[in-house]
Amino acid sequence: MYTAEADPHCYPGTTVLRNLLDIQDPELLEEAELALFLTRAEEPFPAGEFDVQHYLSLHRHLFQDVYPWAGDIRTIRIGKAGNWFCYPEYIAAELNRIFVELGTPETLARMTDTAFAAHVGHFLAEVNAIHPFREGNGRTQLAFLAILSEHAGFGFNEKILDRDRVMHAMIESFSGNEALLVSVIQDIIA
Ligand SMILES: Nc1ncnc2c1ncn2[C@@H]1O[C@H](COP(=O)(O)OP(=O)(O)OP(=O)(O)O)[C@@H](O)[C@H]1O
Repeated sequence: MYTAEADPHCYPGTTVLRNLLDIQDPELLEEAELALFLTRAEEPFPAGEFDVQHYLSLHRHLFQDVYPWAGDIRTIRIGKAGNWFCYPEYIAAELNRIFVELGTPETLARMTDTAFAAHVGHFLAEVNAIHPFREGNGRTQLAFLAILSEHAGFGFNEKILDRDRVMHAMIESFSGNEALLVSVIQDIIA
């Protein structure tokens, strides 16, 4: 659940996001959203150049059946548990900055596993602090990690993917400690 400003994306008087299925019950929406996301997550992900457009197209792919704004940068301020994410007016510029830092497909493919985990750990901490979308950020982060890892020739072990561990590592990274996130990535790609 997000701390959000009055949100034009929600049904009036609720925190339920307007959706293509017009489901207004929060639990039913959560169920349907997850099922539709899982179906799209089984399909091949959109190809791209590991740039901002690629990241937006991945979110669009994963949430196209649920939200009309899938793949669009959010326009309202949001936060979680007292941590406010990037204000919307700065998101596009911040995304451009961190995707330049991420590097090209060629430089990523040349990294050792240790270098990759440190580099991508920092990148994901930044993506999380930016939180470009109104919803679906965590799942897009992990899907993108899977794409990057596969490209660089490493694995992506979904079986050891412990959501609580990832969440804890992400929250720590928000305060500047990226070590846990780097370590979880190391384990996922091993
Ligand atoms: N207090 C917090 N501070 C910083 N980041 C947080 C906090 N709580 C959660 N996060 C991170 O936010 C992301 C989840 O964002 P969001 O809810 O938009 O994504 P989701 O895909 O809908 O949810 P989930 O990742 O739970 O499936 C995760 O990466 C999570 O680790």
